[in-house]
Amino acid sequence: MPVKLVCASHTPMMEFIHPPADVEAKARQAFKDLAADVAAYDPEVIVLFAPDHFNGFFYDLMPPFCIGLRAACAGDWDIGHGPLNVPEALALDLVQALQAEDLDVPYSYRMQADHGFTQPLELLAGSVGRYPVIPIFINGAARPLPPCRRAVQLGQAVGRFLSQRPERVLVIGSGGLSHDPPTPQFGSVPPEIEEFLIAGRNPTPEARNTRQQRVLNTGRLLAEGKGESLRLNAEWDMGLIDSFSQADMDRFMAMTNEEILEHGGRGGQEIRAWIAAFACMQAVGEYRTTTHYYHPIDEWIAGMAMVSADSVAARKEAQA
Ligand SMILES: O=C(O)/C=C/c1cccc(O)c1O
Ligand SMILES: [Fe+2]
Repeated sequence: MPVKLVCASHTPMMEFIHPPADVEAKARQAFKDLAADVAAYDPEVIVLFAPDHFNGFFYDLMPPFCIGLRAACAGDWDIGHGPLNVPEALALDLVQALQAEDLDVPYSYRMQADHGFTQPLELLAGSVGRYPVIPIFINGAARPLPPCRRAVQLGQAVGRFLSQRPERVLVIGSGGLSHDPPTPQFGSVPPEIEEFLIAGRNPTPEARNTRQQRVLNTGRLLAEGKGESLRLNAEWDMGLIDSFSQADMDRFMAMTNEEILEHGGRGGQEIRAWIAAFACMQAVGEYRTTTHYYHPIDEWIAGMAMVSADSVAARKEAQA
């Protein structure tokens, strides 16, 4: 059972605001090249670890993780429409395999997948419905957040499950390295925003647009060196990529929310999706990474990175 990994930052701002043309062209080309790799690999199933941004998951019942047994696009930023192609029986088997390991992972028959899921599917897989996909939500926005070590443990358990399966699997981790978008924080916002954070599903187009304009404005200000967002942190980001390349799970087992916030900003907490994806890959076996792209892109509020990994065993087989 071959397993390949791609981890990539997401930024739903790509169609709305533009960095310098050469920067944008290189980022888009890197996504295209990776999409060609994915098409050549032709996965039989994708396991996608991704965060949500108060589009599908709210404080009325906020799980640390959630496996989608059925899922559809949340519709935010107009990325993706309709259902994801979830292999329901396989996703259910995964839930039960995790339960057998004493991991009480929540699951949903009506998961709303926001741009954390839909953008990598569109950019890397061609469309949200192109391949069967098991979406696994990892809370990276709603405090209190699950400790990073729980993301390691979840990822490893998913990897052990995949090791027993015959399918050709692509594992995707979706999320930013350093970035600090204006995601509201419960406890420091007015009551009406708290109410949105508790139960803001299916907003009106006007409410969605207002929210998106706020994010876009943050990107504009960041690019002008203004605003209150934490600056993108290339040094932190490169250090993370290095740790993933060395399969240094000890670092991620010990990583704290405070450390991430200080160096990577509010959005940096999304690193849990990469952590789970790499832990999954590590549980399958030894791997080698390739860094396809890194650039801190202010306009997109993204320490924008794309990294893939292939198992050493699969590489040897391919060379034989
Ligand atoms: O729509 C949002 O709330 C967040 C958007 C965003 C912008 C930039 C990088 C990201 O990872 C985001 O989720
Ligand atoms: Fe995000």
